[in-house]
Amino acid sequence: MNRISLILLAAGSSTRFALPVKKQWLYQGEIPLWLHVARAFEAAGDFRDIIITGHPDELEYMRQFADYTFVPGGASRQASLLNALNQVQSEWVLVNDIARCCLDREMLRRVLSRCGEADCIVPALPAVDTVYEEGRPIDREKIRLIQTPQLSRAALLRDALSRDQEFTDESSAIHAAGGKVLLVEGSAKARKLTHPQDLKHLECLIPPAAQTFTGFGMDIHAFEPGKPMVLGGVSVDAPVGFKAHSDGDVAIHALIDALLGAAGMGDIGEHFPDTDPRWAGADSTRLLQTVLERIQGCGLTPLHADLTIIAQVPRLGPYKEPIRRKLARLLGLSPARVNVKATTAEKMGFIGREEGVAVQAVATLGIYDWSRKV
Ligand SMILES: C[C@@](CO)(OP(=O)(O)O)[C@H](O)COP(=O)(O)OP(=O)(O)OC[C@H]1O[C@@H](n2ccc(N)nc2=O)[C@H](O)[C@@H]1O
Repeated sequence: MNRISLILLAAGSSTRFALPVKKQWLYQGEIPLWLHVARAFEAAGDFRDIIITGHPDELEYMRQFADYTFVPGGASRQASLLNALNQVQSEWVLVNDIARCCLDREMLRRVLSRCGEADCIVPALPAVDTVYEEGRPIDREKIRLIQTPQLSRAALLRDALSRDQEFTDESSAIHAAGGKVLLVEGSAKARKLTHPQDLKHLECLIPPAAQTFTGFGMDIHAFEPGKPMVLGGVSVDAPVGFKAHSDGDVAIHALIDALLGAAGMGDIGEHFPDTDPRWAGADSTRLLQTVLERIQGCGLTPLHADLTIIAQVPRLGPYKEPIRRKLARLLGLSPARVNVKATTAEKMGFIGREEGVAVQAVATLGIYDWSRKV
């Protein structure tokens, strides 16, 4: 078996999945689906190495979960597969889409046991419905529905995919390159997860754990005369704004760091470098929305936030409620789950000298419960 490498394709954008979370980030218990599938294959076979493709923006995050080889996905499944194939040293490669998330070990054994008998070993199912082609019924006995995982001769697959033709799977590429394709019995368990309604048919899936994660964020900004002040997405009547690359909304920056902290996704400066001209004068509510999309895309969801604004000036009493409601709306939460506090520094230190403002934030995330959508 050690002459076989495993590639798992997990870089899809889930455009047809129509949930805030991407398919590969649906949680199975306490772990994301891509990790659940990788562990299932790892337990079922002795692979020379396991290579996983992921969205470029998610690779560093995926590496926090496991020590597999992660490679950036490309603009198409084929581009992602070629990126992964460049890491393959073995003679054979088994390729599985994470979307085929329920591993049938019997089917896997049928595929692996025929290694060497052809250039590509493919699980396939007979068509059970009547089949039409361009408006005319055809003999369904001649039809086979292809599945993954597929076992291919790595060098031939690399060559077949390097042509300027797009293929939807390995077997069609190898067939086009003149290679021999062998079909073996597939499995109804290896159904592909494409739409949310597919979830109820995938019996191997388990609901996400009721786990929560808490993060802490802090940000500080000096005052800058002649700039409008924005705090928590709300305009504040003050003679100064904040010295910053963006709009300087120190409350939202602290909240972003708390959310990133709870998700384990680093800090705001890594996501929006203050040297990047794209964020010059940026509306920080847009930065917050981008971070929320990344967090929700990876299977987590905001549950609560609590901010403390430490400012000698301006008086923030009239703004706490508008800020609370603005942040609740941005987070998609009830205002009861977002709290905003303000305190002075009792005229001590840089805050007491009215040089600037600091904000501390705590945020709690839960795991998106996709099972309630089934
Ligand atoms: C929002 C943005 C974008 O416009 O800039 P501002 O508008 O606040 O200026 C930035 O994301 C605001 O990032 P923030 O993290 O607050 O800025 P800094 O304190 O300067 O840190 C920038 C980066 O340097 C790193 N850093 C910071 C301090 C330190 N001793 N060593 C570091 O390596 C941090 O990890 C961070 O990723």
